[in-house]
Amino acid sequence: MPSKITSAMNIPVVDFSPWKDPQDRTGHPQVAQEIVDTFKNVGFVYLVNHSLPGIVLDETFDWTKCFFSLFEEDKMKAPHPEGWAVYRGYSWPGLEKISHVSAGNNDELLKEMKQVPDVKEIYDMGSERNFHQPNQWLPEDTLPGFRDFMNQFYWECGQVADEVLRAIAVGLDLEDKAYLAKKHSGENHHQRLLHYLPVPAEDLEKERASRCMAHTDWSTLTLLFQDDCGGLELEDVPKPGTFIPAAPIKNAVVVNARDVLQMWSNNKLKSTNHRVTLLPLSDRFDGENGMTHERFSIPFRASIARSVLPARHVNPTMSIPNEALQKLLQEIETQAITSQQQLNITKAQITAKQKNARLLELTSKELSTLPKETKVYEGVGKMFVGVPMQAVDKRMSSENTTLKTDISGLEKKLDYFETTHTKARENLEAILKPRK
Ligand SMILES: O=C(O)CCC(=O)C(=O)O
Ligand SMILES: [Fe+2]
Repeated sequence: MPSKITSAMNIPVVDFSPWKDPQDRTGHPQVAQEIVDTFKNVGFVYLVNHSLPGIVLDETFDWTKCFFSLFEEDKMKAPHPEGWAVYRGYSWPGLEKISHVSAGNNDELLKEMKQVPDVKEIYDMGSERNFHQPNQWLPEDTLPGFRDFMNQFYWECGQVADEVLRAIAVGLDLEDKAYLAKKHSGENHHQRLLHYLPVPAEDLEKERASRCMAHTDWSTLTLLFQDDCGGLELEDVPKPGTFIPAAPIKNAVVVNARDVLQMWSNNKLKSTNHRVTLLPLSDRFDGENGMTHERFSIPFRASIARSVLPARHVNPTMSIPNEALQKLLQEIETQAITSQQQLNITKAQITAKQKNARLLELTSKELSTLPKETKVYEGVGKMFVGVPMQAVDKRMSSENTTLKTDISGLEKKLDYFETTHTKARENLEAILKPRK
């Protein structure tokens, strides 16, 4: 039965309080069913009354704001280490996208993606006991207390993720109710602090800058805490290409199923495409320059234990050692994310060029109805200059040919990115899907 309470746009809101009491399980099955139902239909759910009190969430946002308000040179005391498959330390605006693309050594694409910079800065951390990806901390005196607080928050989020995983197992009626939770040691999760910078709203509208392009998440679950700015949107499962807002609800955590959970559930649970964009509201920006509000969010990404993969889920014909497998997985994941971003950029480029071509065709049609000697004018800077109609016609026809060639080239590129993306996802599936 679908959850009765829903957010403004029909993303169910589930009261998670029965799962906070391990002694009394009477309320568990209903909540578990509600979560699984919404993961099947929407892929996202808001959980309220989870075990993280509002006061702790407020404090976490305060620390996040303190971190990002440090001077650049201070934030750079905990820099993101070199390498594209690393999720630790401080990434300055634009670094993440650029480092993803560099991994592919694709200079042309790098140039294109740099034209649409990501306007966010990031701080990534994980477990202190994860020696494969050591945390990058600021010196304690730069922001005293930050490290302790964030470490504690990490484990508290891990606890909520554990409870949700147990609820999903109950909702799916798995024989072992701890089956999913046991695949997570807690050491491999990833906690991210995000600061979306204020930018001219027009840059986002005209796609000269992006906050976070449409994507699905890797691994099993994301717990997302967002401030009151808004902008998160998810794809409407029955209407691909249409996005609905996941508006902020004070103290709720937005939980979504990720790719591995979708694979493990044989596609029953949906890993839904989502993005962060400009709010479609009149108050979406401030001041004379139409600057967007800054936005803070904190995604906690629950990830499977390193030991889970080779032991249980690897195709037996692939005798790849653990380390190499982890690296391979990260490479394929990066390829999947990058090709998805490339796909989105190419689609936007095709749409823009098609719009221009249509405009030229309409203008040309209009001109053809006028007598040949009609005077026509073209804009040059702030002036209008009279030009012979044949010259305008010739220019438009040549522009149209160029546009058609560009569109055909872009369509080929789109096809290539689509194939790369599908292949990357198939490879991930081949490695991670449990054998029958
Ligand atoms: O900032 C947000 O609200 C979403 C971020 C996100 O989707 C991600 O980090 O995977
Ligand atoms: Fe995401």
